[in-house]
Amino acid sequence: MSNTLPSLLLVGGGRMGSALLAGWRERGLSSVLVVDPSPAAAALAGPNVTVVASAADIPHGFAPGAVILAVKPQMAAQALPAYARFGGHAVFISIMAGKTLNAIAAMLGVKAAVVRAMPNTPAAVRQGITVAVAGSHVTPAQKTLADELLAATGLISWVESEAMLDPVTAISGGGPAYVFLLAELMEQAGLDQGLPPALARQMARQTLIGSAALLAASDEDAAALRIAVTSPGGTTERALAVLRADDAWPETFAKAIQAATERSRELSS
Ligand SMILES: NC(=O)C1=CN([C@@H]2O[C@H](COP(=O)(O)OP(=O)(O)OC[C@H]3O[C@@H](n4cnc5c(N)ncnc54)[C@H](OP(=O)(O)O)[C@@H]3O)[C@@H](O)[C@H]2O)C=CC1
Ligand SMILES: O=C(O)[C@@H]1CCC=N1
Repeated sequence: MSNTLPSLLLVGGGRMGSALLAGWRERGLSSVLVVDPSPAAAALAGPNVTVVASAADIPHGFAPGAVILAVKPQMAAQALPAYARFGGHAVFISIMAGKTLNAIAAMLGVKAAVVRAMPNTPAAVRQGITVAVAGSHVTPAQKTLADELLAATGLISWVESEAMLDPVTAISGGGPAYVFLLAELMEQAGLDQGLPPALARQMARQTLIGSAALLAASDEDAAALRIAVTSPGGTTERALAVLRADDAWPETFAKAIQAATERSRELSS
């Protein structure tokens, strides 16, 4: 990250806000002011990071180059208007699920420069992926700044169609939860088969970590890596016949993503 970045204002230092902050920190960020009323947020303070409890505590004259909106979508109407005053030169980067560019601009001023982005929690270790769309008032320089901030926590892809952000939210935004659920289910299955708890946990975790590392290091795609595990007539083939039955993972996963996509659309206004 360049060391000429303007100051940043992070509104909401919860799970995702703090993950972004950790990613920026690791990369070497410019100064960040965090607004968050939660007592837990005070722990985010450190070199170049100041935490205040409300917008009223922002020092007079503070002029952030970017305001990152990381509060719950349900808090937006209450929280956002206090930041409309920064709209003169700051780019607003919303990571709120569902909230559209128009809905955000309605809370900040119709001419506000708004980027809608969907990161995920691996941002905390700079392994995230963010998909973003820029609103019509975002200048090229503001888009470059947003790109630099979001790319500091992992991969970034920009899209032209805002409608894509709903399935993106369902797939990569929430995706880490599905992977962690798999770890939980593998651990439980190990316990059910009589394995000692510590071993069941270690196997589940390291299998996910090692598989992700193999996928990252390999030129082969996921299907080829799956086939490489699956000996004809062997044990994995039996398990996959259960998991890949039409009414099992393929149907269930498609339904789950559809449900999350619809929820993102419901949160739009
Ligand atoms: N978690 C995830 O994996 C992802 C989340 N997102 C999006 O990120 C946003 C934040 O989610 P997440 O981090 O999970 O939620 P959290 O509840 O962990 O974080 C939100 C934080 O905002 C604080 N807060 C509440 N009101 C205000 C306010 N008026 N001003 C400033 N801060 C306030 C909350 O404090 P308190 O707890 O005291 O209310 C909390 O610390 C959401 O919009 C979500 O859709 C996007 C991608 C992934
Ligand atoms: O569950 C949510 O609504 C947010 C958006 C993606 C991940 N967490």
